Amino acid sequence: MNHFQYKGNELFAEDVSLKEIVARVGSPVYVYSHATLTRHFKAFDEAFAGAPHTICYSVKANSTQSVLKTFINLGGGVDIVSGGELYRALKAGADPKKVVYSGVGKKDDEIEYALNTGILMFNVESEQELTRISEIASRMGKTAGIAIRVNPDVDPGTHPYITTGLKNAKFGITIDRAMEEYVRAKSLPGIDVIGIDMHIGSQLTKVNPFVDSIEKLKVMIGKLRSQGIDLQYFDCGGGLGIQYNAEEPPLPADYGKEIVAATKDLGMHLVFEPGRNLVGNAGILVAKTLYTKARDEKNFIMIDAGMNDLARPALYDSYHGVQAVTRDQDGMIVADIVGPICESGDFLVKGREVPMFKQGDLVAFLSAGAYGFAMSSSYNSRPRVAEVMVKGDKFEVVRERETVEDLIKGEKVASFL
Ligand SMILES: Cc1ncc(COP(=O)(O)O)c(C=O)c1O
Ligand SMILES: N[C@@H](CCCC[NH3+])C(=O)O
Repeated sequence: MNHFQYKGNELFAEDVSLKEIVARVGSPVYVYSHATLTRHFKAFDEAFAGAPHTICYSVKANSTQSVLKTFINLGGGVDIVSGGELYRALKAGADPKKVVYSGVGKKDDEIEYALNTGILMFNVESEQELTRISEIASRMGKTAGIAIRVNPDVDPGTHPYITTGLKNAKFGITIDRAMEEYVRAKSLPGIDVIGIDMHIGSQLTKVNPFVDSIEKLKVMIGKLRSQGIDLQYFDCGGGLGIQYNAEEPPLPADYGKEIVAATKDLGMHLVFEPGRNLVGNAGILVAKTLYTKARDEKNFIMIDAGMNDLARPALYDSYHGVQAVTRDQDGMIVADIVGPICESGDFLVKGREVPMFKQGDLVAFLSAGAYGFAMSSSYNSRPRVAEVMVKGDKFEVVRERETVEDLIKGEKVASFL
């Protein structure tokens, strides 16, 4: 069930009118549905009911406290890529024993923080990082659980910027080097070799690349076992795609069935790092039409959200569905929907048929829950937008909107400058 639906001519999030949210909170605003977040988490979890597993939500997709708390309360762990994400996850109540730490550029202080926290494992992405973690853990008298992120050299068939599992990508240790690194890891002080990890890309719309990568890693796991290195955790990463437009990604249940079948003989504990799949279609961005202008063949709709608020179209030319919050436009028009940023790449929609928005009309951008607010910035010194969590017929402002009015009054200035 879609929780962003029209009731009459008004668009609602669950049982709350978006018009009412904007009237109270202002625009632009990200709006999340608690029921959708919950449903997505449960669907993913149920897909692996047949296997021991932990869902470590990938914090980078949406690191808002209330989103993190929703998944943590459902039993989820987290996948982090920085000390900042670890801090946020712990603040939201994450169990350190369900934290996995990925990323090619872990810094000393971040490694120390994770060791002091007692996280489950570091997903090691280079030979030097392995040495560094060993040195730091030994100095601290701690033991670091590690998995090697193996780069399987499989094409995930997605946008090049979010392809991570091809061997020319910066991620992980190539499959031909990983064997020796496991053997070396086993001999290093302060290191407990407990797992193997992969993450081949984001917004995948087919299961095959996941299964092909798993098959490659299985060969390695077999060889490691024959050398007395027995791994407990198989971290399959994230990457399962969602429908933005016409994509037809597999349902979590279908993805689960194939992965469980591919891994069941291993007897390992599975870890998953889904981000987008859990939050993408659980959030929308609502903005207001400021002006419109027509020029020869081209129509522009200027809104109060820009590439700093939702960077995906500018970065990846990505598609976000558009809906009128109140359906009272006089038909449709082919237009660019653009923001106030001083760059021509500042568009949310390019040359698409959209409702004929007029000044003051509210525009909803769909599928904005993942990599939306999380990738926003204050470029052009634009204050950051609000975030709202809807639960049934209630909503909570989970992040206050920064406003120029506050700055003028002398409030919240320090965090802005
Ligand atoms: C290591 C790692 N894990 C998990 C994710 C989450 O990916 P997605 O949002 O596509 O599920 C990413 C981002 O692609 C990642 O880099
Ligand atoms: N930021 C990307 C996804 C990045 C995946 C992170 N590993 C997007 O919006 O599609």
